[in-house]
Amino acid sequence: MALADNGRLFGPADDAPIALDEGAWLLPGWAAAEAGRWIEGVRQVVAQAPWRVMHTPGGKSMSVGITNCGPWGWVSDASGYAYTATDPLSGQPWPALPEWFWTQARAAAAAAGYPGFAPDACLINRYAPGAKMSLHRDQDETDRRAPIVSVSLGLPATFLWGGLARTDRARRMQLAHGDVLVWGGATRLAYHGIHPLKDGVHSLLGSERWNLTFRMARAQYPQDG
Ligand SMILES: O=C(O)CCC(=O)C(=O)O
Ligand SMILES: [Fe+2]
Repeated sequence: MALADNGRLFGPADDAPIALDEGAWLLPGWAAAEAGRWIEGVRQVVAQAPWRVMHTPGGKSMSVGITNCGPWGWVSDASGYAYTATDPLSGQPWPALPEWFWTQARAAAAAAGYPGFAPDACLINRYAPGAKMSLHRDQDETDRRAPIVSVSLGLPATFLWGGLARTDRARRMQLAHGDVLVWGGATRLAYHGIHPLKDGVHSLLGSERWNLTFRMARAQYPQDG
């Protein structure tokens, strides 16, 4: 590394993607500058499709609050996991995917080397202190060539990044407010999860963490804008 004229170190820009694994990239703080727009978008979704508790096929209640927007929403109940076009609570279509979400998720995917990402599903999770997500992989989507784009807001969390086998040792990393994670390709089906959220207070979301995952649930990848 050397100092440039402006005193900055040469090397990756602050917002350059960091390789996490093959096909998996962290975009540190990528969504932080416009967090207000992200939060406003989530509030609009929640006004139409409120947070709810879902149950695993095994009958346990999940500790996160869940909602969705976009053409397809992810749901879990006693009969299994599925993408549905309507919100089972209201019988109405899931709220539209805010255009801001769509363009940002698409741009984040492109920044991580996945041009042509056109999400048709956005799952939104709300974590309160103690809430967690057990090790799992996102495998209910039709075209696994498309990556997953995950946006973190609010309180920081410890993210578990495992391998392609459930028994592979999982690495731990911190996900902070505004961080965006993109994974696809060789690690599209990697196991991942979230440790129980530590108590804390975030200036924008109080004692909550929100996570949005954008997926191509039924659409084929890639797609033109
Ligand atoms: O909250 C997170 O960062 C991960 C969420 C996740 O893995 C999921 O919703 O499938
Ligand atoms: Fe996941």
